[in-house]
This record gives sequence, structure tokens and C-alpha cells, in this order.
Amino acid sequence: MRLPSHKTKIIATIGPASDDSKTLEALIKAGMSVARINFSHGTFEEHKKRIEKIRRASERLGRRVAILGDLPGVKIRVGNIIGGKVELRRNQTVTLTVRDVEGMEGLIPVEFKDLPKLVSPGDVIYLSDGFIVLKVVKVEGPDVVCKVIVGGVLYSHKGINIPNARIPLEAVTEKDLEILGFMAENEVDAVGISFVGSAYDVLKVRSFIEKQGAKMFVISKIERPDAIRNFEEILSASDGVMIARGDLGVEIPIEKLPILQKRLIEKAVMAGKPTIVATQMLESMTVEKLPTRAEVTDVANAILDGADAVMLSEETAVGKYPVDAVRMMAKIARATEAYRESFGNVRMLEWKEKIPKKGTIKDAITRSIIEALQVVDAKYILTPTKSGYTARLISRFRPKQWILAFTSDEKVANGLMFSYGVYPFVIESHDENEIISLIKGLGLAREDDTVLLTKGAPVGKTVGTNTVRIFQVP
Ligand SMILES: Nc1ncnc2c1ncn2[C@@H]1O[C@H](COP(=O)(O)OP(=O)(O)OP(=O)(O)O)[C@@H](O)[C@H]1O
Ligand SMILES: CC(=O)C(=O)O
Ligand SMILES: [K+]
Ligand SMILES: [Mg+2]
Repeated sequence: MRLPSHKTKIIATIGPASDDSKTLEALIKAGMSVARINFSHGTFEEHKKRIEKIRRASERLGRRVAILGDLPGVKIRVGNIIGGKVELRRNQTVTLTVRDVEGMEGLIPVEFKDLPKLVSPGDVIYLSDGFIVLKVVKVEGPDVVCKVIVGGVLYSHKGINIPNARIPLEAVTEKDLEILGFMAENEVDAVGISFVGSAYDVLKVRSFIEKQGAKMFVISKIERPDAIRNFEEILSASDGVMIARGDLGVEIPIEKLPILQKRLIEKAVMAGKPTIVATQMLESMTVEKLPTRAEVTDVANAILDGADAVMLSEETAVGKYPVDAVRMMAKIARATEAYRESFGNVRMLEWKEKIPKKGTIKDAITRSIIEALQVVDAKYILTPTKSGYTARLISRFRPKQWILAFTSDEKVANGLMFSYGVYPFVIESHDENEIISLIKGLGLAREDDTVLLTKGAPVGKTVGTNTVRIFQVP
């Protein structure tokens, strides 16, 4: 077998443009590690079929793909518009209504009954990730009359953001729990919690998953100011985070996004939690065969910032060139990672200083590996891991070698599909001879290759990884 040519993980949202078996196979071959299903759109039946098709495509190709189910959360959305879309022109008067009607010229239904109570004249309302801007003129019963400040074409079910309104709702709704139940039943690997506000939201999801007897990788989507205020507690309650720039870029001043992205990524990487950068990464590829210079640079910069994974949304869900978009991301990743490694080493030295003296044994072991790699020219880092944590702690230093992780748990292996430079294998035993014969058998390693191996040797009172061995493959 051959390992991928890029170490950054690529997440692609699967939708009508990408859910046939042929396209799914092509997406996997192009470098998709995680298939995202957005439960804000479509029916359970559609999603069930998608999940089955993704699993079958992955099995046919013998390539692991994790499935990420993204919850709708408390996002307010536009309802159905006749013909699927309507144009809003600057200075035009439009009415947002919570009445049960279909949308048309000048009238837009909203799926959130409390809307009229939450807004007052002068408030600004953003539609479609902030692409269209309205100003409230007056509120009349179920209707909110607005003036169009920035026009554009509005499609059915697009999101609505009102940064000024305090939406008094918990991030995780009853509907979300119902979806989570469906996800557990269908063995979805990871859940994305939308509009997380505090660790409470994350723990609510975790306890529900546990009650279902399921196991899921829990990713908090950072997309509102509360999540930034409470980032530390959210991070520690979560398995990973997503910088969901679509909503985030409306909920906070858009010009603050780039620096915020860097700050959040650094904290998450230090904690050994994978970070996903999402939304508009190759947006123009929804309709064009090639991306813009700015988009290519954005993907590269996210990788240099330290992201584990980059994500595609409408590019692959409804776009014209889903496979080209994944291929393009893989190409950008390959070209950029070479520099990330040297950049990463500089970072690594800074980060090492930040690891507190009270760091854990695992901190010491993973740091030693990085030190050792400055001296020996190793081919791989081999990491038997029970929860995936050891592999992730090594990954945060972004070594240039692949981290081959060995676990007996399919779910742990799928959770590792979010981590930079980690390639998971499912293997019953953690015995090093078996690991060596597996990678030799796959043609990944040859006699005399130098490798590093982490181990949990039973000694003293320590549990888990406490040893690193450096040796040549026999
Ligand atoms: N399963 C699907 N069926 C139809 N359209 C979809 C599907 N998934 C995504 N889309 C389309 O792709 C667009 C971008 O996808 P994305 O996942 O970013 O959703 P979003 O609506 O912006 O919301 P969110 O903030 O929940 O991600 C959506 O607005 C929608 O038009
Ligand atoms: C992905 C997502 O939810 C966002 O960017 O808002
Ligand atoms: K969602
Ligand atoms: Mg969002």
C-alpha cells in the first residue's frame, strides 16, 4: 500500500452533488478522509442511504473514511421559497414572516416563531452567511418588515444571523438529540455540535451518546461569541474543534476572523485536540473548475496556522466540481506541508517552552520523540494507542514522518482520521512484532529502516505510554 501524499486531513460535505457511488469513490481516491453529512438539510432516509454508500465505497477501495454528522443546533433558517430562490434588491422592502407561507418576491418565511419578539427597528439581520444584509423597519405581529441594505439571490433554507439579538436557546435542542439518536443507530463516527456556547452543551451531547451505548468523536463548532469567551472549557470537554467561519464571520466582526483563527488553532493544537478550518475555503469551485488565488492562499495559510483538517461545504455538497475541489485541496496541502514542517519546528520550540513543568508523562514521551527525530533519520513513528491520545500528542508537533497508529477499536481509528499526519490501523494486539510484520507485509517498511515506537511498558505505577524505543526493522 501507499500512504497518502498529504498529511492534512480533508473533510468533504456530502450532498446531492456527491452522493452517488462513483463520485464517492472518486472523492476518496482524491484524498477525502472524512465525509461530512449536514443534518440541517435533507431527510433521515436520504442520510441513511448516504451513510451506507459512503461505507460501501470505502470498503470497495480499502480506504478508511470517517463519517461526521453535523447537527443543526439553534441556527435560524429561511423556509421554503417557491422555485427555490428569490432575488432581493437594494432598498427594496421585504417582509420576514413566521406565518406558515411559502416565500416569494418581497416575502420570506422564517422557521423560528420567536423572531418578531427578538428584533426591533434598526436591528441588522444577515442572510446566507452574511451575503445579504437587511435592516428592520418595523415589527407587526408575525411579520418583520425590513429594508434591503445589501442585495443578492436568496435560496431556500439558508441561515439567518442576528448578532444583536440574544437568542435565549440552548445550543443542543430536542431535535438535535433525535438526530443524535439516529446517528448512534447508524454508527456515525463523529458529531459536530453547532453553536456550542459552553462546556454544558458538549457534556449534554456526551451523556446522551453514552446513554445510547454509542461512541462518537465529539467536535465543538466555534461559531458564536460565547464559544470564544468559553473556549478553554469547551476545548477541554471536546475531542476536537471546528472553526466554523460561515456563522462565525457574521457573529463577530469579519475582520477579526484571521487572527482569531490563529489563536484558537494554537490553543487546540497545544491541547492535542484536532482543529478543523471550515467554510468558503474553495468557494468559487462551487461553479468554477479552478479556485481563486485568494482561496488557494487561504487553504495554505490554514495549514500553516496549524489546522489538522480543512473542510469543503457547498463545493462538494452542491457544487459542479466536487472531485476537483478535493483534488485541489490535496495538491495545496502537499505543496504547503513541506514548509509547515520547518515552520512547525520553530513553533515546536516555542510550544515546548509553554508545556508547564507539571506536564504529564505522555508530554515528556512525546517531546522526547521530537528531540530524537532531530538526531536520527527515522522512517515512521509507530504508536499503539488505546484512546488515540498518544498519537494526537505526537501529532501536535507536526513531525515530517507519518505517525502510524495501531488500535483494536474501529471507532478510535476513525477518530484519528481528523488528526494531521496520523494514519490509523486496526489490529487486535499491541504486540510490537505484529506491528512490524504488518507494516512490512504492507510494503511500508523494509529491513534496516529506522523507526520509533511508543510503548506502555508495565513498570512502576504508570499506566499508558511511558517508553519510546528507537530501532532498526529486523
Ligand atoms: N444534504 C444536502 N442537501 C442539499 N443541500 C445541501 C446539503 N448539504 C449541504 N447543502 C447545501 O450546501 C450549502 C453549504 O453547506 P453547509 O454544510 O456549509 O451548510 P449551511 O447551510 O451553511 O449550514 P451550517 O452552518 O449548518 O454548516 C448549504 O447551505 C446547502 O445549500
Ligand atoms: C460549517 C459551519 O457551520 C459554518 O461555517 O458556519
Ligand atoms: K449544521
Ligand atoms: Mg454554521
